[in-house]
Amino acid sequence: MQSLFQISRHCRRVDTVGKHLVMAANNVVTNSKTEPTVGMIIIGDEILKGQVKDSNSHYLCKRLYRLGVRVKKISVVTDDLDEIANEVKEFSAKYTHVITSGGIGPTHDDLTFEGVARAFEEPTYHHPELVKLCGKFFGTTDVTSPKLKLALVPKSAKTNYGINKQTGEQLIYPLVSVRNVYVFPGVPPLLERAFDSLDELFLNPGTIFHTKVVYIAKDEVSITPILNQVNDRFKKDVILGSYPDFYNSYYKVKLTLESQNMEKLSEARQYIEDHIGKEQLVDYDPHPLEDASERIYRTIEGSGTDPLDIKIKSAIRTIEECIEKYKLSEVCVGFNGGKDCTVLLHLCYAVIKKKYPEFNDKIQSLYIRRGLPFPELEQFIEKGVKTYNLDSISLLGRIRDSLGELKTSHPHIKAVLMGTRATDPYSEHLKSFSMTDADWPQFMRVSPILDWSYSDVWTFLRRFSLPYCILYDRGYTSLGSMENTHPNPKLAWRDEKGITHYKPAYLLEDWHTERDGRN
Ligand SMILES: Cc1cc2nc3c(=O)[nH]c(=O)nc-3n(C[C@H](O)[C@H](O)[C@H](O)COP(=O)(O)OP(=O)(O)OC[C@H]3O[C@@H](n4cnc5c(N)ncnc54)[C@H](O)[C@@H]3O)c2cc1C
Ligand SMILES: NC(=O)C1=CN([C@@H]2O[C@H](COP(=O)(O)OP(=O)(O)OC[C@H]3O[C@@H](n4cnc5c(N)ncnc54)[C@H](O)[C@@H]3O)[C@@H](O)[C@H]2O)C=CC1
Ligand SMILES: [Co+2]
Ligand SMILES: [K+]
Ligand SMILES: [Mg+2]
Repeated sequence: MQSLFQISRHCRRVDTVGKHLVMAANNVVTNSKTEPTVGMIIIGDEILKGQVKDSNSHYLCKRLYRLGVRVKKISVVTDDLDEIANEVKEFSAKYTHVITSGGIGPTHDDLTFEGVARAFEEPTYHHPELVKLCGKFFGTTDVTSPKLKLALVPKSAKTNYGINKQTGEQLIYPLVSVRNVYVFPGVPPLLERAFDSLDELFLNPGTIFHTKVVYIAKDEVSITPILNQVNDRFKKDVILGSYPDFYNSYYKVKLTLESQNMEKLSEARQYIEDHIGKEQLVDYDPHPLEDASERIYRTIEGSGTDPLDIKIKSAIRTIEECIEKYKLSEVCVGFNGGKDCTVLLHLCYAVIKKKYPEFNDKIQSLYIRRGLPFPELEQFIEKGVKTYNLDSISLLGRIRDSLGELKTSHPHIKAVLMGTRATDPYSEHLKSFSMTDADWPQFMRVSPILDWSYSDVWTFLRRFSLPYCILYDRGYTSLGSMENTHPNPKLAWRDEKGITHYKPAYLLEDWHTERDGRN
């Protein structure tokens, strides 16, 4: 693994960077491997008062991780001279690189340069290069003007000119560093641009952190003994992270394995599978929308005989026919948070992405709010609107009246895609395309999944790791309003203390009892 010293040879680009790295290397705390480490100091009262959410440390940690540099500590300090000086002094001795964010502006509360100077017990002075730049930006080089505060930096400060990776040209404003302390502005876009233009300062070639993620269906407590064994056995090479998630419908624990040594990583992964049990490993896709179209169309390309693939194919055809017949602006998706329209929405998303790849407008959705909806259901509708970037139309009251309102508020809408299934009440006679009844406001009802069974819906949702309303994991199998819906008795079971629990909806055996939880 090259030391920081050797890296400097590679970045010939701006000799100050090269020189700088040599300097930084000289400061490297001679720990065994001179593995670069970073201590981050986020400076700003506004952060500690909760007025501004610190996004800088998150950005920097993500980027540094990708550069193979380990961030050891983040601290947030107030705009106070001593706080800054003490933290900088301590971090500079402890880590090979220190990054500060914030407090380098012109205002009275921007104290970072003074703080750094105090940390290293050196004076500040107006750096000639920065004075010249202030002259350019603010039209004055008069050092008594408050604007020249930007140029008032510690005596031994270095200026590092980054390169804009897109355009290849050098940035006008330099990043100021003092010994191994890199002083960034707090304004996120400025910090991010400065970092991206100089990330070779932190580069740690030959070190890539390989990661594997394993999703486990069992709860964390029950697998802890095995995790301890894995850790004891592999900790020299592999860092094991365990992250329980109490609200995910697919897994209970997300394990991350991280190592610079690929075979150790695979060995640890195999060990987990062998000791926790293959059936406990969940095939989960954390980003089901990312390649939704390709994945859905791939399932229907093959002449698969899988009955659900055939139903997916016919649902896709119906949606394609709908958006051929109608313009997208004339169509909306009836999305009331139920399991059926969750399937429908994903299918519509996949088809629209496929047919209109450049479409980045919003798909229209309709939610008619009636009775006493479960809060969890409405939260899920919210989440769906965000996830699928929907233009949601919310109406209140009886469906028929609301559809009348829709006629006036959105006269261009002619068709509503619905997740109706033939087993829904009064739906056995419906076709994929059927106008609303004569005494209803006239819309074309498009029902792509009419012929799907209860289990088709669940198989589809779980095959594509689609989020769904959390109530379905608590024994509800069909969702109406609160006063007439309760968990399905067919899913009830008692534990040894006689307490009743409910299995999740996808485990319901007898689908005809789907609406048993509704009176
Ligand atoms: C657009 C539309 C047109 C209708 N036309 C008629 C009609 O002509 N004649 C008639 O007798 N009944 C009509 N209905 C009422 C329908 O038959 C059901 O009674 C009602 O949709 C509730 O069905 P469900 O309880 O099975 O719920 P679901 O199974 O959830 O309803 C099936 C699908 O309808 C859509 N949907 C249902 N309720 C809502 C809602 N509140 N907001 C948004 N979308 C929703 C969803 O896409 C859902 O997947 C219509 C309903 C809708 C939404
Ligand atoms: N272009 C550049 O690189 C430089 C610009 N400046 C000038 O100085 C001023 C900014 O100096 P700063 O050090 O940024 O002042 P600052 O510390 O007061 O931060 C300015 C604002 O950035 C936001 N911010 C700060 N820390 C944050 C964090 N951790 N996460 C998310 N948001 C955060 C807050 O809204 C804060 O009010 C600007 O006027 C800028 O033009 C100064 C030096 C360098
Ligand atoms: Co400020
Ligand atoms: K994906
Ligand atoms: Mg500040």
